[in-house]
Amino acid sequence: MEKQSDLLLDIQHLHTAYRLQGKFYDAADDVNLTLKRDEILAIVGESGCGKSTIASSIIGLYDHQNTKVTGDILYNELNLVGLNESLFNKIRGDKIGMIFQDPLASLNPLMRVGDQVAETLYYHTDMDEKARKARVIELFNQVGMPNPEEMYMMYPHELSGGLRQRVVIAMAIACKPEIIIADEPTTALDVTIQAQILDLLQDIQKQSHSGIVLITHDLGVVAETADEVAVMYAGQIVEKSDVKTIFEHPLHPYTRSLLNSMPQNEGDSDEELLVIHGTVPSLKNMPRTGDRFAARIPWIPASAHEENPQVHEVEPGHWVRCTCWKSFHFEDQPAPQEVNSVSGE
Ligand SMILES: Nc1ncnc2c1ncn2[C@@H]1O[C@H](COP(=O)(O)OP(=O)(O)OP(=O)(O)O)[C@@H](O)[C@H]1O
Repeated sequence: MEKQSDLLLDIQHLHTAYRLQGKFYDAADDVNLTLKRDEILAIVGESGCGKSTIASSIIGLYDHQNTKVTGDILYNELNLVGLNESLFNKIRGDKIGMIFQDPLASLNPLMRVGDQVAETLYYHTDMDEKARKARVIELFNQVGMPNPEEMYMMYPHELSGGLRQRVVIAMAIACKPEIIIADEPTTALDVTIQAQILDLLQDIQKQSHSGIVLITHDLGVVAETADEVAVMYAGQIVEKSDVKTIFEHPLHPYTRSLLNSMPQNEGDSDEELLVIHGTVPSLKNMPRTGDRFAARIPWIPASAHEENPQVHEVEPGHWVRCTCWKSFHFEDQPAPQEVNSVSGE
């Protein structure tokens, strides 16, 4: 049986709404997710699906005047929804580390990078100055920075993008957090550096037994790194399973379309990739009934979609929204006989 303490985050019925011209619109709509220790949970979807909204809801970094967060985000016994700011400040950076897409934006340009990591230790530990500096050097070693003592004295602009992201990662793991939220951590980096940073994140996760929420639009990153995957479309989780199942038995039309739009073989320029026509609806234009992806697969009859799509567990641990997957086919393929079970697909 799963030990209680293995569950790091339990997100239940999360709604995050932004105020637009005086009205609130859900950017995260009834999101249910869990993160366990020793697990990398990827949240994947196109731009505008609501991935970063989930990240900012977890870490409590949003404009409280114009954002309404409801539901539960349980970290151990503590509900992070509505948590007061002083308590959040203690948890953020200590129990929950954060890595964002643009390392330059995460770092203070006027401060030596070593001092920036040491500052996190100053706020969250009782280490003295000497101990903090020693810990920063140790962290720089851990994240694979060459000549850590020299690096300590550098300013962000003196480092490459990859080294800057290593500094941000050192800062995120400085206090040995149980949870790391990484929002598109490799998107701003060259492909070769991307792979190194993903390897580093995996190493950190294994060494520290933390849980990582990895937000990405890139299924290649998901395949390389994730244990569990939540596919997000238009504010909702449309499919959730372990990574093998998502890649081998994807069911929701959106997951299947995303996978078919991903290059399978590197360097194969003749390969025909699917283009998913249309765009993610804006918050104000979100369909109120039917599957939200329906407009982008117009050859599937409306009757195939549930009026109010529910999440179904089609096999243990594999969740899919709506039953339209049973009659889904790509436009240039014949319609399948409706299938009733995953194995029959
Ligand atoms: N502060 C905000 N105020 C109003 N609308 C917002 C705000 N932040 C995000 N949105 C809207 O909420 C929706 C989800 O945005 P979000 O940034 O969470 O998506 P995403 O999947 O992370 O995309 P990206 O990778 O481009 O950031 C989008 O329609 C976006 O325009």
